[in-house]
Amino acid sequence: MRLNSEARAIYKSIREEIKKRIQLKESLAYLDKFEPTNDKKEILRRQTYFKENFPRIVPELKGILAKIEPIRFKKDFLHDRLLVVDESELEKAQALGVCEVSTEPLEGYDLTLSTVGIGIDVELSISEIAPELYIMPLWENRETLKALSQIANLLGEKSVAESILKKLGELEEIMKRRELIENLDELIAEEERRLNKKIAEKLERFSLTLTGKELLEFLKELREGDYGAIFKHFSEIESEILEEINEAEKRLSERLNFTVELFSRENLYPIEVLPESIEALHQELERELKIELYLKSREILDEIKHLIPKLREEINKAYELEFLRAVKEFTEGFTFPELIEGGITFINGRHLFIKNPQPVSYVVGKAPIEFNGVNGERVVILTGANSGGKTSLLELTSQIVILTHMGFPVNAEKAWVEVLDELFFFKRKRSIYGAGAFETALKSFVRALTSDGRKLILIDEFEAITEPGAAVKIIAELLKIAYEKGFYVIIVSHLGEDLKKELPFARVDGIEAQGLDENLNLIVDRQPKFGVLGKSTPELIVEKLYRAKRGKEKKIFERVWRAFT
Ligand SMILES: Nc1ncnc2c1ncn2[C@@H]1O[C@H](COP(=O)(O)OP(=O)(O)OP(=O)(O)O)[C@@H](O)[C@H]1O
Repeated sequence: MRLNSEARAIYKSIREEIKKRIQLKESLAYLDKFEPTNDKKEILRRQTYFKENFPRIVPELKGILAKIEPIRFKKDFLHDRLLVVDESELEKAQALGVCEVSTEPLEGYDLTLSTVGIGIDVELSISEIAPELYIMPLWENRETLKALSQIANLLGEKSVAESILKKLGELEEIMKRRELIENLDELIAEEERRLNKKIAEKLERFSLTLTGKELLEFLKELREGDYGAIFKHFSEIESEILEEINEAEKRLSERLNFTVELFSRENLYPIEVLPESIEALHQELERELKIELYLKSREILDEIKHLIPKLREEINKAYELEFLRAVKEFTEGFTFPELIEGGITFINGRHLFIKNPQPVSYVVGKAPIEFNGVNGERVVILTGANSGGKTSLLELTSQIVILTHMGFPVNAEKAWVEVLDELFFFKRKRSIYGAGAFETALKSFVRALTSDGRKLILIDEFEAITEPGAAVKIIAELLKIAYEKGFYVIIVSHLGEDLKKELPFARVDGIEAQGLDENLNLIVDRQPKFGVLGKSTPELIVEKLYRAKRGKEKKIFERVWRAFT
């Protein structure tokens, strides 16, 4: 379906409204598949798609879908491992591009894998040599896996995410240790602080025990040269401190699942661990962890690898579901239009961008139901009060027509729409006047009339850019051509009376200000009256002033007002 630039702007604003509701950026691409089309079958296909899928969208899905994140399996070069292969396999192994390859063992790698028995046995495949490339993205995206499994539960379906999550559970312990190792410095520092505090307490107690009577005893022993007794005091405290050190190391060993010997037995207070010792321990632990992680990943991958294609499918389905959910949210209370021949009709249409709009019903062409004053006119002149809602009605009509051609439900209680090839919307441009604007508008109007096809042409106050007298002649002639070509036209004009004389085939509708409320404000009925020229507002303004004023002024306003009646 072709849209001129202003109709396209309305289409874009509709897209923006839907986009705003889409929580996952991967779901946005689905919107591109719903460009307005003039292919009736395609519109019907889209309608069926939405009708079939909307019932699956339950409110709980919103929060769960928001948690989905893409799981990306990226090829990476792992510098921690060496793959030793036979000369004949060298090229193939290097082509995998996941780690260093050699025909003989080399120093400096945490892991040595091999197809020739020099290290951990592997086959030449990425999943055997670098299973972590699959397992780590899955592990890091457990929230997404959980969400997928919850979605499947809500929809009464089965998800492979559940089985994958279950297997990944086996990594839990290794991952906890990995976290500990990452925080090794802090862990040791904490143990060091605790140890020093304990030792300080002991030393303090020790010095206290030497005061008073025991101090005299100690001096006596010293005098008598009883060194054995003196050393006994010291060795007691020393063994207590050594005991504390042993316990601290035991605690660390248990937490890290690795025998730790870190604290010096020579300088007992304050205890200080050398950074080099921590670094050496760190390296050793990491090396061990890498091997464990590799072996576990390989084992898990072996069991879940066949589920990964299905998982990808499920993630794509979730993106699609999010798109559907956003569309359903946007079109809450909308209805699927019926595709008919002969016109465009809607009942209680609600403008998308007006807050709490008054619903409006409208017809151009043949209406499938009875409307007073409507006789299948394809050309309609919309007249009426200033700020009555004429422009808004053209916008509303565009919104309904565009949504129909997107295959979406429309913002009305009921709608019957003919499938069109083109939609033209000529907006009044308040800011540009003069010959230039007139020429441009005239050219694009004529362009809309030249080609054939099924068209709806919406024009907002064309006369505003030229003199009313000339405007009647120009508009009348152009509308005759539109009529002859079988196009649908709604034109907003204040020249309804004059145009009607020229165009017997056209209908004139009016949006009327119904009068003044108790505060003398205009009451506007946004619903146009079919076949009735809109009462214009100036006379109501005169009436308002006549009623509001007093004395001599009132008399003058009364006289002016009577001129209308
Ligand atoms: N159906 C509606 N329900 C509630 N408010 C509406 C409706 N239609 C229009 N309005 C409000 O009325 C005001 C005027 O609307 P609009 O510009 O469409 O009127 P208009 O008849 O084209 O005016 P003008 O003759 O000055 O161009 C806008 O603020 C709009 O939000």
